[in-house]
Amino acid sequence: MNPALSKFMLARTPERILHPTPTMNTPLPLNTGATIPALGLGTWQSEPGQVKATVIHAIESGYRHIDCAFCYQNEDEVGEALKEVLAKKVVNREELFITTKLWCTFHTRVEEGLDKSLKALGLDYVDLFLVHWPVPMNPKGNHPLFPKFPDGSRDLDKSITHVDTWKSMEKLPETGKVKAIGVANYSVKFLEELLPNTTITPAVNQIENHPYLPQQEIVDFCKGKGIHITAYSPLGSTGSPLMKEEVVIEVAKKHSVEPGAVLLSYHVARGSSVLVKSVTPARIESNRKLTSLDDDDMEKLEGISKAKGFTRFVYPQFGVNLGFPDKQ
Ligand SMILES: NC(=O)C1=CN([C@@H]2O[C@H](COP(=O)(O)OP(=O)(O)OC[C@H]3O[C@@H](n4cnc5c(N)ncnc54)[C@H](OP(=O)(O)O)[C@@H]3O)[C@@H](O)[C@H]2O)C=CC1
Ligand SMILES: O=C[C@H](O)[C@@H](O)[C@@H](O)[C@H](O)C(=O)O
Repeated sequence: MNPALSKFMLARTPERILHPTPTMNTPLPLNTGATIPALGLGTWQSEPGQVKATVIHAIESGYRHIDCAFCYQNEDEVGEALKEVLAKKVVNREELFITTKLWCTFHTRVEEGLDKSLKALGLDYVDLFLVHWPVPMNPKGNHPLFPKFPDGSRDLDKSITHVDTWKSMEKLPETGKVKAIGVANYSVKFLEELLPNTTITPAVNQIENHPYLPQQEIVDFCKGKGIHITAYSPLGSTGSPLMKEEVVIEVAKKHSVEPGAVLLSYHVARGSSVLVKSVTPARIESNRKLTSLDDDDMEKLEGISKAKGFTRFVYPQFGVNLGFPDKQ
């Protein structure tokens, strides 16, 4: 076995012992002492008009972890859904794990950004608040979320750094409005800049992750620092291209499960939680079913990017080198 693979297998052994048969709500530990449910429902690109019914259906089907963001522009509808399920006592607030994210135009107004999400969601706290991207954008530009210069490039705020943003994030837990703080889209390079300057280590790094983009260097680095990884775009984002990948279908057949179950369970086998988005009721239901993958399955899934190279589906044009090796 090659040394990189052997390191990877050693790294995921503890989780596989702890969670031999993962389920959607297997609790995975955070460095705060809390836990995060293994599977979360994503809400990016869930159209207004669909989100309320989607979130209600997901929670009624057993989902307890919902991933939101201010920039998804649908948090008010997520809030309507939460209000309804809480009123109907489908769940208690304490049983839910709600994540939201600080948008780039709010890096100089961190608590204000959080308050806007809390108001839209109708909540007095979130379980996890993430810096969405380590790139501050101009809060007074030509658009409240996506300010641009006339040439079409993003209007960045160069007066502060992502480290300054984190210092504001660190003030939030004492307000009671967040149970944990973390980051998203952080490469090892950005974490190495951030970590020496923290009083609170991020609880989570939410990153794009799937067999076309294993990001093993970030997964290993975060594991070493006690930062939990949450994987996003596990099916390859819009149109779910990974569902058609031959190796994924082969592993799914072996376990008599859907390809989706393989793509989602891959992360839990690595000790990560995973977010999957669907607005389709039947898919919301089928995506709940995780399965136990063995070393042979994991080796096959690892082999996909070794054979085909890396594909990153989500890479907004900030005009900044975010430090990801596949983008160097
Ligand atoms: N921090 C960040 O910057 C980012 C965070 N995220 C988070 O992660 C979540 C998930 O990632 P996302 O990029 O949405 O992509 P996913 O990999 O979850 O794929 C979503 C796509 O797959 C389709 N789909 C879902 N389930 C099935 C199924 N069982 N069979 C076939 N197709 C299916 C959906 O269609 P349909 O809805 O029509 O059913 C949609 O087109 C996001 O929604 C968001 O919450 C995502 C990107 C960036
Ligand atoms: O969470 C999802 C993604 O990060 C999304 O928020 C960004 O890609 C955004 O649309 C952008 O263009 O910067």
